Amino acid sequence: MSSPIPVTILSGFLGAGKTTLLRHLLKAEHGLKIAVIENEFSDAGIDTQLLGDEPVQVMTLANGCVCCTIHTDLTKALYLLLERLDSGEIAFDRLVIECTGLADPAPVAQTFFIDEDLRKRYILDGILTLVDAAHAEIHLTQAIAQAQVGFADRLLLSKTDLVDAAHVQALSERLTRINRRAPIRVVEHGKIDLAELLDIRGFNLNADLGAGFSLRPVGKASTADRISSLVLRTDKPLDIDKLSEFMNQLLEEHGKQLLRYKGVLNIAGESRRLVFQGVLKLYGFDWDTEWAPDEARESVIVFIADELPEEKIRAGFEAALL
Ligand SMILES: Nc1nc2c(ncn2[C@@H]2O[C@H](COP(=O)(O)OP(=O)(O)OP(=O)(O)O)[C@@H](O)[C@H]2O)c(=O)[nH]1
Repeated sequence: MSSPIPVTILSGFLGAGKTTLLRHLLKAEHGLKIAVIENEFSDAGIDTQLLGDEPVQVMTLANGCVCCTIHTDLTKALYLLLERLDSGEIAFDRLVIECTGLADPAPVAQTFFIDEDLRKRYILDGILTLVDAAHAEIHLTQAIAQAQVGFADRLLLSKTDLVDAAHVQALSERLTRINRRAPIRVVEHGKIDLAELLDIRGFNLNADLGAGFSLRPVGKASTADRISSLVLRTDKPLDIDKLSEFMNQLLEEHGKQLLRYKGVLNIAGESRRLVFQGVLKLYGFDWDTEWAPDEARESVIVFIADELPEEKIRAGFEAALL
C-alpha cells in the first residue's frame, strides 16, 4: 500500500485570499501533483439532491494538478477522489482543502482522525490560516475567525500591501498571543514559497514545537481575545502518573476548549523525552529521542484554548512536578 496522501487544510475568514492562494498553487510550475478541493460541501445534503449524480467535479490541469469542486459532504468527496485515483482516472500525491470563510476547521481536521479507512489513505499535514491584514480587526471580533487562527500550524498574512509596517507588527503580536505555535508568513496576492505550505507535519508526534515557536514573552494585550495561548516550562522532572491524571481531568472538563496543545516533556526516571499533542479531545503521546547527556532537560508545553483555564492548567502542571 502506498504511503498516505498528505492533506493541508486552508482556512481563513471571508475574503482573506484563500482562492487567490489556491489559484496560484494550481497554476505554478512546481512539478507537484496537488489536488485541490474547493469547498462547496455541506452536510445538509440539499446540494447533492440538486446536483444529481455529479457531486464532485474534477478537472486535471496542464501542470498535473487536479481541481476538484465538491457539492457533497467532505467524507464522500474524499472517498470519491480515492476511487478515481485508484482507477487511474486522476493522479495526485497531495491534497489541499479550502474551507469556507465561516467554517471552523476542527470538523474538517477531525475527519482525518475519526474515519479508520480515510486514516489509512490520508494524513493530515497541517492547517494553514490566511489572515487579511487589512480587515483583521473586524474579522477577529468573530469567535470563528479567532478559532481559525488558534487551530493553525501556519498563519499567512495577506493584503499587507494595503497597510503600513506598524500595523503588520501590531497584528503579528496579537496573532502570536492567540497562537504561540504558528509561524507567521506574508503572502503577496497568493504568492508564497511552497515550502511554507506543504510538509509542515503539524500533527506528527515529534519534539518540534513549531518553526515559529519562541519562548520570548509576548507583550500584554490591549485587546482581550477569547482564544489565547499559554506556554509552561520547567526544568524539574514530571511525574508521569500525576501528569496523566491531570491531563485526563483537563480533557474531561475542558477538552472542547483546547484547540491545539503540544508538549515535549522531561519525565522522571526516563531517558527519552515524552511528546504529546492533541486537537480538542483527541490526543496522542509517544516516547521520542533520548535527552543528550549534557542537555538541559526542559519540559515545554503549549496550550491554545478558547477561554483558556489558565489557573487550572498552571496548578495541575505544578502538582505533577517532582
Ligand atoms: N491588495 C491585495 N488584495 C488581495 C491579496 N490577496 C487577495 N486579494 C484580493 O482579495 C479579494 C478576496 O480574495 P479571495 O481569494 O477571493 O478570498 P477568499 O478567502 O477565497 O474569499 P471567500 O471565498 O469569499 O471567503 C480578491 O479581490 C483578491 O484579489 C493581497 O495580498 N493584496
